Amino acid sequence: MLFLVRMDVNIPHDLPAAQADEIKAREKAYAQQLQRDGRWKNLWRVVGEYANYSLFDVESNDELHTLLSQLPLFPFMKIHVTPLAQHPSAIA
Ligand SMILES: O=C(O)C[C@H]1C=CC(=O)O1
Repeated sequence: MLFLVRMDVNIPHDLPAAQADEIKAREKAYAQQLQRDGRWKNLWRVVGEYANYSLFDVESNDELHTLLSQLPLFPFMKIHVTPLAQHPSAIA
């Protein structure tokens, strides 16, 4: 099942920089692990924003929820999920 996910990150200004850096490092490692195993298929930065659009390929809504809620930045994100279906005019 394919899902388009937008993540907007908002780290509080009063979070110590070292703590923010540690969370971002764990986030990067987790994101790259999921990209390597094929579930996080694409990851794009939104120009000019601390946000991304991502394409996930997972087995279920529950799997996606588990995966997203384990993101180290999850407490600091607004996440919007769009489930995708086949378009009848698509050739690929
Ligand atoms: O930077 C972001 O968009 C947030 C998050 C998503 C992947 C990652 O490494 O950090």
